[in-house]
Amino acid sequence: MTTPNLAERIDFHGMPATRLRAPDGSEAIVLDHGAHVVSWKPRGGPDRLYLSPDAVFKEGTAVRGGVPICFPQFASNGPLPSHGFARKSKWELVDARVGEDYAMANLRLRYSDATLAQWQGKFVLELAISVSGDRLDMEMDVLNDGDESFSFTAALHTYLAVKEVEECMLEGLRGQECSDSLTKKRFRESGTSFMIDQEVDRIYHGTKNALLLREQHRALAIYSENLPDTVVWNPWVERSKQLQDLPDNGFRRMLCVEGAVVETPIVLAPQESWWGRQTLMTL
Ligand SMILES: O=P(O)(O)OC[C@H]1O[C@@H](O)[C@H](O)[C@@H](O)[C@@H]1O
Repeated sequence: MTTPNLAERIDFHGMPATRLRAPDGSEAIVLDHGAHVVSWKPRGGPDRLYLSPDAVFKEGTAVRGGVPICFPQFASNGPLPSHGFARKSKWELVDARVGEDYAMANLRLRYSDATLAQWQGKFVLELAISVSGDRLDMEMDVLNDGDESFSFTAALHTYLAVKEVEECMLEGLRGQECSDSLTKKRFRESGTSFMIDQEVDRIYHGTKNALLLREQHRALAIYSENLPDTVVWNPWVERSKQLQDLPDNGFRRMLCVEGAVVETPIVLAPQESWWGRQTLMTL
């Protein structure tokens, strides 16, 4: 395949990847492995995605940081290994382009004997990523290309880079139903802003608002379309120690705010399709 005038094929920690550079200077790097976005630098700014310095770049392994794609199962909500197989699979780069004010790539993962051995869905999963100015857009598309229905859960498991997690505030969740995966309790969020000062693993349901991640000198807006659940995750001190691919203090530099579909799985009849998008924008 050709990648006209633009997006460069690179080696990223020993893995084939595409570096997208928009004419305005914003850029992103996406691995073929997992269609994993490992870097996003808005125009003139530092990387806004966290990538663990201890991340493992190896076939069949999930990369810690960036934007893992959880499909066809979110977390351990089913029989598959945590977050499904898409993040550990090799995808195909089908398109990479630079336009007047954007750069974009499209990657595809299609069912195979290997996926059918784990899960019966005859799916075609695509990720479209686009960078432009202050903005990153990531859209997952799923098509049922078989002759039987299937259902799935999914997420864009975004690791946002923060300077100090205890000093950030996440706004926009007030009034939302929340399932706390640690306490197993369900409640309605009453705070206007959420500060992270302990392990957090929550799923907010029916998220409609844009969210705002505020830090001392900067802010990031997070929008989701067609991804009704928002997962907020930070492993904090003890859990971090159990994660071999995250340094002990790595939790201080990250906060996962994930656009997800968890509570009500998507059901696709033959030839039906679904999409979900997360957009990040620096303010
Ligand atoms: O270690 P993994 O499989 O990448 O998962 C990390 C975390 O991902 C989050 O999305 C889940 O809510 C957490 O429960 C989970 O621990």
